[in-house]
Amino acid sequence: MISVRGLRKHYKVHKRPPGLKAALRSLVHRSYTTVKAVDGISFDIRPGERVGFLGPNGAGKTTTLKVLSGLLHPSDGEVTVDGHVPRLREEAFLKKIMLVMGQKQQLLWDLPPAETFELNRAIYDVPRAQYKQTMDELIALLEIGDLIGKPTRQLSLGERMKCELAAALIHRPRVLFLDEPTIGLDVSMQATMRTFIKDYNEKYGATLILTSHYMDDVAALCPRVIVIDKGLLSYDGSLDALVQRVRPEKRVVLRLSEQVDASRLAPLGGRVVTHEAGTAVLQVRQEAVNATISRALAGLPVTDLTVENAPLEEVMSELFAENKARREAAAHEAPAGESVPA
Ligand SMILES: Nc1ncnc2c1ncn2[C@@H]1O[C@H](COP(=O)(O)OP(=O)(O)OP(=O)(O)O)[C@@H](O)[C@H]1O
Repeated sequence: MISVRGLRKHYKVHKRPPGLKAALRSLVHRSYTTVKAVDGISFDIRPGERVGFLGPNGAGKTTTLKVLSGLLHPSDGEVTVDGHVPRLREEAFLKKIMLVMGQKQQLLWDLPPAETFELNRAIYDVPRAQYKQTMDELIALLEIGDLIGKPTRQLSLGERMKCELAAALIHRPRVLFLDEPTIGLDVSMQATMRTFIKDYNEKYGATLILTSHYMDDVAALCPRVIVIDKGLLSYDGSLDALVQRVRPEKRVVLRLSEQVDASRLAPLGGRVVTHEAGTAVLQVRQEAVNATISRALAGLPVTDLTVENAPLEEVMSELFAENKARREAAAHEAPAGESVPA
């Protein structure tokens, strides 16, 4: 469905020197620098897949999504989406895809969302009967019946995002690029959006690429993740396998009927991550989990016990730290004058 080969997107940016004199001089002699936002990434995505596109700030995620949706021309490489070359922006392509950006809105500010929906129906040439069926479905699922007649500017962020998503789906796109769709939403609204996105994917078999800094979104929606860092691919595979690779240790969470002295946790094995208010969290090697549990049950007033993976936030920041250390080591080893990958 989506094929990306050797994608590069480099931006040429004007270098603005500090100081008034230098700034004035630069008006005549402009110097430029190249930002390698995306620097040669390749991946394939099958129809109906839900893929998390992850990376630290400035990794190149939004740039890639903009190239995939045809808003930006690549500097190099080949990209196809359902057989279309995105940069050509063919009508058939535009009818198949949608880019939803949590930070930008397509709803018209002074008009009610209902009017934007109607406008999108006309733009995408959606047959009336299909439009009515889709609208009825979206209104019921997103519970926006009371909202769509109010001017958009009067809606809360969460209400607006639900309407944004509805506006994006009127033409039932088969490929959805979601760039931080839950940003700024409270936890219950985030959960509503996640459930809705997953239902849409399952019902219509839509292919979905999602970027988010909220790891709950990723855990709930994306069996597969692609991680990019400084414009380079750092991981492509299952989320579970990534967690296993970066943080194979487990978390044993013990709830205790009374607070116990820290010295009683030491013999359980592993590392104490937190110990407060009757709850102790231990980080334990996978093969030692059973022994730790047996010792805890035998020696402590345990009322409840769970075994969990490390939080995804920790897994990701560890992966980014590994990447950074590798880049720094490579820069250190490279002889002077030799360029090092970003
Ligand atoms: N129009 C532009 N001109 C110059 N540089 C740009 C432009 N757009 C993005 N960049 C740079 O390209 C790099 C990648 O940006 P991009 O927005 O793709 O990152 P991102 O992974 O989406 O980050 P975030 O998680 O912060 O949204 C950054 O260094 C950014 O400053």
